[in-house]
Amino acid sequence: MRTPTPEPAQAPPGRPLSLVQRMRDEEEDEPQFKPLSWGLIRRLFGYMRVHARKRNVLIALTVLRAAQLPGLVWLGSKIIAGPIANHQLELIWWGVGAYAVLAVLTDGFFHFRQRFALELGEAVVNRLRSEVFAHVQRMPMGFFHRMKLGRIIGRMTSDVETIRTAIQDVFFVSIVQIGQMAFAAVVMALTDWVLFLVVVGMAPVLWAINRHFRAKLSRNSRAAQESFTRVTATLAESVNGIRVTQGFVRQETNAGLFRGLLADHSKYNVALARTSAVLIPLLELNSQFFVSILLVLGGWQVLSGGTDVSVLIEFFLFANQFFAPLQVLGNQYNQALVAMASAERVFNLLDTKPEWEDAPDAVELADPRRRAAGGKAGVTSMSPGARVEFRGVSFAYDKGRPVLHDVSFVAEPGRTVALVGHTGSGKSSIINLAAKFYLPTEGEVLIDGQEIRALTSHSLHAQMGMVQQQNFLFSGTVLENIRLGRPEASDEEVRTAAAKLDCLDLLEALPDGFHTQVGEKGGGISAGQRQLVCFARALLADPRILILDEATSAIDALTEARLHRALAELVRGRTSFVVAHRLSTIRHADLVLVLDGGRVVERGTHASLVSQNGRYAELHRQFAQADERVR
Ligand SMILES: Nc1ncnc2c1ncn2[C@@H]1O[C@H](COP(=O)(O)OP(=O)(O)OP(=O)(O)O)[C@@H](O)[C@H]1O
Repeated sequence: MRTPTPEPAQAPPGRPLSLVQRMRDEEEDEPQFKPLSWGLIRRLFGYMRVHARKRNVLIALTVLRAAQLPGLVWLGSKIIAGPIANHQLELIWWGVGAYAVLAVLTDGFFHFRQRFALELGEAVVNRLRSEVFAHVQRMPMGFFHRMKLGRIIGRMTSDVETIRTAIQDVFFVSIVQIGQMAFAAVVMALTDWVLFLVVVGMAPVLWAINRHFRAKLSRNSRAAQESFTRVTATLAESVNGIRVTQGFVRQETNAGLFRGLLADHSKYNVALARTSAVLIPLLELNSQFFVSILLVLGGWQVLSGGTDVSVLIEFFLFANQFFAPLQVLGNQYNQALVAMASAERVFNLLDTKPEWEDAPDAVELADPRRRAAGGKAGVTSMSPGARVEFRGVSFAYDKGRPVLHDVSFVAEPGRTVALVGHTGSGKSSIINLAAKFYLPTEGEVLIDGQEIRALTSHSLHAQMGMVQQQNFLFSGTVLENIRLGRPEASDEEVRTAAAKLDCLDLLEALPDGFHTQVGEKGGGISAGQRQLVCFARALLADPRILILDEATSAIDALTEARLHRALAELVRGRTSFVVAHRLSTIRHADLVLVLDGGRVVERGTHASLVSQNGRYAELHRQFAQADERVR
């Protein structure tokens, strides 16, 4: 039977597959199986150490169960061979009574084994996920540039789930099964060693068939899982991009792509079902074939008087106990190999060292306001901005491809620096360096005279506020989103911040006022309102350095005027970097840096730059035209 191999996804003309194709590309170079590795197993077991008591009880229960199951069979066979074969009614009752007690105990232990294994697996998975999340959150921006989102999600979801299965099932189930097989083997060898050798001879054949098909099933199952991830990812992408889809009348094209992905998914599911449909009957046929051989051999021994029928029955029962675990163990072994590959990936992610970290002797960036307030937690109302200096800074995201060249400037405390330039000129890169999201390749960035490398990122970010162009809002209320700037702020302080920005009335006028829910990307409120929420968030945080990527989207003149007033209030007293898209902002900046190809080509105030009639004057004309169009 042919197993469909993943084919390259085809994007319909005019529509890049983007996320879907990227996910597929990423999936393909990851190995699905890895040999058992003692190091990985030990590390996984290390995660159970905090639950050592539960783990030990679980191991004890597992060993007990490994003895109980064959014990039940042994007792059953003894009842048949003894009291039943000899017509001893009273002994039959006693035997059955003992059997019932053992059965209840077996299943009682089974309940706890099952429960503890699930709880232990959950605890390990929970810890692994939090560790991965915390680790990823600590990584510098360069990491996210290299590590694709799909991979991080894959580690957290399918890889961790595979590890869960391994912890909950593979180890404990295998102990029970191996115990069952060993017990059965000993009893069979003692009962009839000739028949036992026949059974042992059959085992490798069953094992080989099982392994072959299980590996195939596993590959199909992974392909089905991945194709389903592509289906859900495409669905998410389509819903997110619905405006673009409808705006460009791409509904039919996208529906065609989606049908293709569904067909792909179905194909793997069918392959999975077909492999299963071959394996199960094949295993059954094999068992029946072996039973036939045993019947012939055993029957001949009984007829020739070499053995008793009750012994033959006992042997058959144990042969079954010996064969049944083979299938289960084959499956568990397969899962163990898949889990090894997953564990290796998850641990590789956890072991990824950031390409840079704060120096061990990095110091906190001092906040003069705290000094003025006598070191108390609360800050005074004064907001002296920080002094930010770039000295001969060059920078490359990727080695050998510099995007900033020898950038030098000083942003004096409380001043506003506007960064202007065409797209790709390096505005955001300057901001990324000022925020210590990246480190310069050459030169120095100084905050209050201290090299940024010598400062802790945490203390720097605590004194820095950011308003992004996308105005990202988390799911929750407007109030919660504003409070993100200072979680301990009271409702009144949030309202005061909004009032200071002169937007209290606008936010109160929302359907539920400050308690209006804003969904993913702040859906449900307008672009202007979103920006005001972000301004209020930044104001509440009361940063000394403010970074603002001005929204490019067109906003009506009235909102524009209010935003402008709010912005003027927000930047007051703070050292501000504004990626400026509006003339009104640039006009009020103390220093305008004109960027081109990663270099500062002109600098000065708006007025002085206009009079130079150079690059800025040209940009200014474009800005003025854009502003005109908005009005
Ligand atoms: N994460 C990244 N990895 C690699 N190159 C990047 C990355 N981010 C930006 N660049 C490149 O760096 C250069 C400067 O980009 P930057 O984002 O600083 O420009 P910008 O002036 O802010 O542009 P825009 O106005 O479009 O936001 C561009 O050539 C861009 O392609």
